[in-house]
Amino acid sequence: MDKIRIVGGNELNGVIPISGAKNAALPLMIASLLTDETLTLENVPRLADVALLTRILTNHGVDYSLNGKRPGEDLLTGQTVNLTARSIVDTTAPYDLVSRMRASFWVIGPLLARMHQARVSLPGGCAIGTRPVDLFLFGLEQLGAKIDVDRGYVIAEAPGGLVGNRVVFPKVSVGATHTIMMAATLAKGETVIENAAREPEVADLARCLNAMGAKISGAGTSTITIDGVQRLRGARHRVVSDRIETGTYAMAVAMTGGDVLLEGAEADLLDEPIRVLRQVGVTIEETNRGLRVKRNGGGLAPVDVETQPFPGFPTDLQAQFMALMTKAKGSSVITETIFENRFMHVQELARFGAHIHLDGQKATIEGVERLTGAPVMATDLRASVSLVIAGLAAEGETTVSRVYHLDRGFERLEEKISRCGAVVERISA
Ligand SMILES: CC(=O)N[C@H]1[C@@H](OP(=O)(O)OP(=O)(O)OC[C@H]2O[C@@H](n3ccc(=O)[nH]c3=O)[C@H](O)[C@@H]2O)O[C@H](CO)[C@@H](O)[C@@H]1O
Ligand SMILES: C=C(OP(=O)(O)O)C(=O)O
Repeated sequence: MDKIRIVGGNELNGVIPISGAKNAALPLMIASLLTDETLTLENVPRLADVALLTRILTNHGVDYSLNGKRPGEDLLTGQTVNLTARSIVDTTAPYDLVSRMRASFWVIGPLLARMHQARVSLPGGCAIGTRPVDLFLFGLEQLGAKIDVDRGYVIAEAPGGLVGNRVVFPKVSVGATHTIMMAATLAKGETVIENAAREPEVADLARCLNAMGAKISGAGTSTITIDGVQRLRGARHRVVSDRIETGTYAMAVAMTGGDVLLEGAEADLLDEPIRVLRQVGVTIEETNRGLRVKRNGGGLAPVDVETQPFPGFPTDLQAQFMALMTKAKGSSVITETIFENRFMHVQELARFGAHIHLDGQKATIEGVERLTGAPVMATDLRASVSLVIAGLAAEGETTVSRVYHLDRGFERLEEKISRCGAVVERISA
């Protein structure tokens, strides 16, 4: 298993190109199941999750091709992917693939909408909580599906097709919103989703579905209305930039000091993290090329944060922010409200000399003067990058093992940060 070795202490200076968002690319790729024409997606990040989803979609009958790079195009920019589901050859999504990634469960929406049946393994994904699928099943049932769960598989049928309805989610779920929105595009009549997730990736999916001929309004707000259509067509769509990658590198610069342009980053996707980072003492400027993040000397102020669905502070930046707060001048409290088991980085951050006290869903961090490098182990995707951030600011050498977690969601991380002065290398096992 690969490791990442970091020698900490260098500032970050330069340009980091921001990739397309993993959490947008995955549902967008899944949307290709809704049409027999080609969906072309630009700016798709090269990630392990994207590769795994490609295998899952291929299994359903999707043809997949990559467009070549144009001359002069930066190696770090995303790929253009063509997905064509001329016919669906298999409506089963098997355990060995779906158990490795939560988002793959979302194929249930398009399969049911187009084929009126689906058999999908219960999902896996980052071990950050129990992550049930009750809201998905509730939403699909509201659209007229009959659902059974048998030996680890969800078996869903709607022999006469799905029928639009009002779906009032008792809790906000990104994945359930994506899934019901996709399913409703081909349902008969109107669907109204209430208490929908407002994440930018939901709005991005709706933009793409509308380009494919769907009739969706309100995506990005908590009420989404979908007028079902008979068929969807092919389209071309560019994946929105990754706000979590943006926030992660902003926190890395905050931690090490320096001056970095996050090229292609979109400020309006992360108002709350930017507000928090400014309170911490980081300078963030919007430019026509992206976000410029600077910290030249000066201490880090402690700031309390509570994770919330969008537009609140994202749970996917919680671990990275905790790494940053380990060096703040004073004490801060981070409350995790989305996932019940998303503090696995705490014991690893302690290996750097961080002082963190956990009490249920609250972590109190007493900032320390210095962190020292250590061997640490990644436990999940965002936890792993929090260890990289700590390693960049720690004195001496850090090795992060189990970096396959990192490869799920960060495109060419070592290249991006080493171009800005970090001493970092991948050690292949
Ligand atoms: C691929 C992707 O986009 N992943 C993101 C997505 O995950 P994901 O879509 O899995 O997260 P959800 O928004 O569904 O989860 C939010 C909360 O709802 C709960 N829940 C969800 C579904 C359900 O049927 N029942 C239920 O109780 C979950 O356990 C969790 O406590 O949104 C999360 C919250 O912003 C992010 O951390 C993930 O990075
Ligand atoms: C939790 C995440 O991913 P997933 O939902 O695929 O497990 C994440 O992107 O931080």
